[in-house]
Amino acid sequence: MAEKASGSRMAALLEQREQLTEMLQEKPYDFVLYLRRAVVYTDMAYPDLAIGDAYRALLLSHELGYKYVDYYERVYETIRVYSLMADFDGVPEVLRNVVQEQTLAALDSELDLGDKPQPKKRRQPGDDFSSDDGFNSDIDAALVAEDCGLKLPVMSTFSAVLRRPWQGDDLHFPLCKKWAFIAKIRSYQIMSLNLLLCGCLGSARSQSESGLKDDPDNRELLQIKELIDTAGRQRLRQKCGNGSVYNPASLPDRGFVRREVYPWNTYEPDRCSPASLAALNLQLSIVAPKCEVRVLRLPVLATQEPTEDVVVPATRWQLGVFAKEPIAAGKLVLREFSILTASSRYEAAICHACKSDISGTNDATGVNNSSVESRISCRYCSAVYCSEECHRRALDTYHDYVCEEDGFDYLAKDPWRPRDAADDELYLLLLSRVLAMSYHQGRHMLELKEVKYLWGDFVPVAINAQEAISSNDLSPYSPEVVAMAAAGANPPAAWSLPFSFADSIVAPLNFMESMKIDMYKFLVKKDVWVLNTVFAKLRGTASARQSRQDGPPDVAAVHPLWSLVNHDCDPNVTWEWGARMVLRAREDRVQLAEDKAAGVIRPGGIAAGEEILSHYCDLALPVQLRREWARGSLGGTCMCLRCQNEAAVEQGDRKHSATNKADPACTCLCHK
Ligand SMILES: C[S@@+](CC[C@H](N)C(=O)[O-])C[C@H]1O[C@@H](n2cnc3c(N)ncnc32)[C@H](O)[C@@H]1O
Repeated sequence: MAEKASGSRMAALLEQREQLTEMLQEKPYDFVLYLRRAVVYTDMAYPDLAIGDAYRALLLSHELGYKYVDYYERVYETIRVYSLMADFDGVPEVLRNVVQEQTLAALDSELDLGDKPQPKKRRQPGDDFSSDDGFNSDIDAALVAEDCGLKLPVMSTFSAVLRRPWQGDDLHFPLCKKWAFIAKIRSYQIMSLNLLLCGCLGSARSQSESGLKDDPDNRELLQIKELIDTAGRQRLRQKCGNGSVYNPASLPDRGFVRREVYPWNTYEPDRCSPASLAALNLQLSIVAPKCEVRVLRLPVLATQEPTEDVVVPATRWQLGVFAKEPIAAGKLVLREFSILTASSRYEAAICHACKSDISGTNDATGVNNSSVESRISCRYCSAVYCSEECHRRALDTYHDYVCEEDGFDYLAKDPWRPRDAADDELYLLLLSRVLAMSYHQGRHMLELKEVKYLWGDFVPVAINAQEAISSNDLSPYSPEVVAMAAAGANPPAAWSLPFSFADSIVAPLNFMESMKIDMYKFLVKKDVWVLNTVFAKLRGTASARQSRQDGPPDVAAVHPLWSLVNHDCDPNVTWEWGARMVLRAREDRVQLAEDKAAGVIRPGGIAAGEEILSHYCDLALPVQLRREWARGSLGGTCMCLRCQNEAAVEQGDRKHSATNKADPACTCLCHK
């Protein structure tokens, strides 16, 4: 019964989300609509999406404060419609009971709004409005009224008013400013609460403080701030034990959100369908003519170390690459170029497109990209390419929108970013390339061929939803939120996509601004959920390179076809990534312990029908370290045969792998 109720509640929320999204397509500068959708997202337990909407509402509400900024007129034109409706008590619900009375009273007197916030003249049927302000657009009054849920007593008069031209500031401007102020406080409330729910305590606290500067006694903001401090103290106790001194300035700021195919995502293909396989095999036939993509079952890897109690893990359908014909030892298996690349280096000694080194050193893959003569510089910006081919590909696929925007590449590069967050910087830079490609090519980000079929390691919606914070009552008093704060604001364990306010919300908008994209219009269809989906795919497939021996990785790329190759600690290919990703059949296989004992060297080469297996970690490491290293890319503990055997030996329990009973239907790596 309860399940049924929650199902219909979710269906209703999905419906509301759908309607609001459609309305936003008509009116992308309407902060009231963003706030309404943020509330719906909060209630659906998608805190990151709520933050994205509330942040845009905040930015738009700021626009009304500064007359000469980019979107001022468009925001005013939209919000003015609501203020016209104040005549009919049409205060948007999402802006009611937000700000403390004394703050509102001060604001009213500052804006000269008097006791009752309304335009000075109340319209009546039959009034002559010729001297009154009107409205400059052909907005359909009926549509506006419907959006706002208004019953208009004088519909025809109202329509006439809307259609009148207006010149500059008018009677409604103070009221619009007042609503912008309320929207700002509402945005801070929604952002701080939802940042808390994602586990981003630092940003949550600073947003609540920003709101409190404008409305110092705001009850909701004070409560949220208290919850953040409760969570902060709890986290500190967990990490450093009792007695540590709580310092809000050093609150953690990286959280987790859902990693899923959102219920409304119609872009995600069925990767295992015949149509997807045909599309992928067509692409693969060019870069790896001796191979094909097939569907196989792989184990869902547990994050915890396997123990005696670990039963055979559940499996799921995934993709892998297989040899169609024998490939001799040392021979080429795959050679793939990628334009989806990123570099956090500041120097120009790297190709802007493929990220190969053009400093004059030799390339391990045999491509002569270091030749000074072959380098090409963009005539209008500082980009340098290793070859005419790379230059042409850049012009064809992404360059226009970042050209002359030398600041663009620097937006995600933060010299003060901690070393252990180097990966985040690279993922952000990869996302910026996806944005540039999408805009340049006029294609949805999720439909780019480099993105569409990528593995995203998505968790079924039902698993995320089960653990979600259900809140009929959106106030911070909701018992779920309080309990979560008391537990240190750790998002549910199933939520595995790293999230931060700076990287997931602010930085992508900065990219768009730098590319001179109208972020409001652009984001209506390519919203935060799209950015999250791209992030999940990038995190599931990108490979990174270190430029200096001791440095963190500073170059990354997604090679969409190479990324279909699965991992094994006893791989049958070697890989090199210079200008291209190159896989070759191994000359000889890794010497396992038993090979060493028997003095055997197993020859390389791949048989027809054999799966191509690469490695995501340093093969020379002992099993525990290998598992540790590969955990991020595998999503759990590696269960390949080599790992299982070596772990069993390490535990002095050689029986482990033998007693691990295989599912006869399973063709996964652990049961070979
Ligand atoms: C880069 S993708 C490899 C291709 C992927 N199977 C696909 O369908 O596109 C990496 C993901 O494949 C899966 N994977 C790769 N090697 C695996 C292995 N040895 N055992 C289990 N899963 C593996 C993991 O889910 C991992 O997160």
